[in-house]
Amino acid sequence: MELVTYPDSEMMMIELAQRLAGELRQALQGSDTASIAVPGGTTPGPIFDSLCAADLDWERVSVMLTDERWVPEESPRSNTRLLRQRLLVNNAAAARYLPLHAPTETPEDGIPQLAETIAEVLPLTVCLLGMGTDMHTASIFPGADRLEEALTGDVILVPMRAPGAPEPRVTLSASVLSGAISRHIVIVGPEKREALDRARSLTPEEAPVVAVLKGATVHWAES
Ligand SMILES: O=C1O[C@H](COP(=O)(O)O)[C@@H](O)[C@H](O)[C@H]1O
Repeated sequence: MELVTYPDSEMMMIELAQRLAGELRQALQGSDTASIAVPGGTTPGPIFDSLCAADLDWERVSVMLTDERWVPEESPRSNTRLLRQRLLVNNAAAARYLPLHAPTETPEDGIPQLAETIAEVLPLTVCLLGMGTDMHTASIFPGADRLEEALTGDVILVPMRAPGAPEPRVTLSASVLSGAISRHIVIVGPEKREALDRARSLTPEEAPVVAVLKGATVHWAES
């Protein structure tokens, strides 16, 4: 794991967006297509605001979330909503969007079809992840009902229910996330930095972020 520290989060978001765009651009020089998975939650919006304007051949890029909350897209808790509002706009509107949500009652009902489409673009070219102060990443939560499957299973998507998550979730598995050619984790604030430091001496069951740390670059700004 490499840790990159920035003077402030505004600068971090812009520089990180440039780095992600650069990695996609480079991949598109050697391949017809590229793929990127990005987090939801409260952190990545400003990255999306820059990344969506990147001068890239977006038509050849597949974009997906690392995880989704099983709520309708109109819900303020929907990660898809964030993605549509702030990433899949401007130049990035031309990208191919691979959904992590379907209009079914449970994630279990929707997952088989969603996973089939994602399988076409693996391994991911670039994966950007967030992390919660409870050391969850994507929607791989400590104490989740299918934690072991998400951490060690040879699967693409896993439905998740966890004490720390107010609604059912669907998440890319640790094998898909850590199989990405390039991996980045973005965190802001002292609390998340302390959580990251603590995670490094814990097991993936205790701190799921550990499952994706090896070979990843962590980007951190204090505020
Ligand atoms: O619930 C989620 O949490 C994590 C972290 O979110 P943040 O609001 O603390 O940045 C996020 O990475 C994940 O995609 C999201 O579904």
